[in-house]
Amino acid sequence: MLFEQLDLSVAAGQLLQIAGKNGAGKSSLLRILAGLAQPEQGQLYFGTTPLRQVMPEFAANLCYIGHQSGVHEQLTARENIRFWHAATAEPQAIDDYALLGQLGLAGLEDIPCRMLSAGQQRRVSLARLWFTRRQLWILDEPFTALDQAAITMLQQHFLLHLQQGGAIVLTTHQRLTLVFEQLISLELAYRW
Ligand SMILES: Nc1ncnc2c1ncn2[C@@H]1O[C@H](COP(=O)(O)OP(=O)(O)OP(=O)(O)O)[C@@H](O)[C@H]1O
Repeated sequence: MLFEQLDLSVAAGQLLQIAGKNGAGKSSLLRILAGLAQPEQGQLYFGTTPLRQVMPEFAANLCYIGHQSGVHEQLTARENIRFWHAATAEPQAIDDYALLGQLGLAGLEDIPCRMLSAGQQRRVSLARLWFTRRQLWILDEPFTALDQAAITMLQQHFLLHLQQGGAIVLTTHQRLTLVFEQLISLELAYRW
């Protein structure tokens, strides 16, 4: 048993931060919240409807980034971004060079991602947060491998998303350094 009797909700404008030791069950809980795994017991709702009844609508509103970056290493940063953009049918056109420049990847747009550092690959992975219109972001350790400047930039982007009516669920081993007014903190106990 990783956790039991969890009763929580995340509304527009709120950030839910899940903390806990290695193995406490953070990623498992995120996968359940994203609809990728089933809890042994309990029910998830999207709005007032059980999640399993509205899975397509939920999936269309969800941007899930797991703790592996999801970057295809043989593709370039631009190719990865274009793939996600097409695969998620984002309505908004993107200027991929401008976006990658904003993320500190100018000059690295057209080389295979296997030649990028871990932090640079993480920046490529997170680039989709800059063009997605999806409201609910579920992010497993998004700060991993990022330097302090990138961590701050990402948190600023979180604030913008929350101000625009988005919601975020994330795990992190780090303290958030910016002020999130609608922050919900959940600490999972390690049970072994
Ligand atoms: N697919 C799986 N099958 C069986 N057990 C699993 C599976 N995935 C995770 N576990 C177990 O569930 C527990 C919680 O794992 P989980 O990845 O959710 O932890 P976590 O809190 O995210 O850890 P970390 O901080 O190290 O990322 C661990 O003991 C792990 O061995």
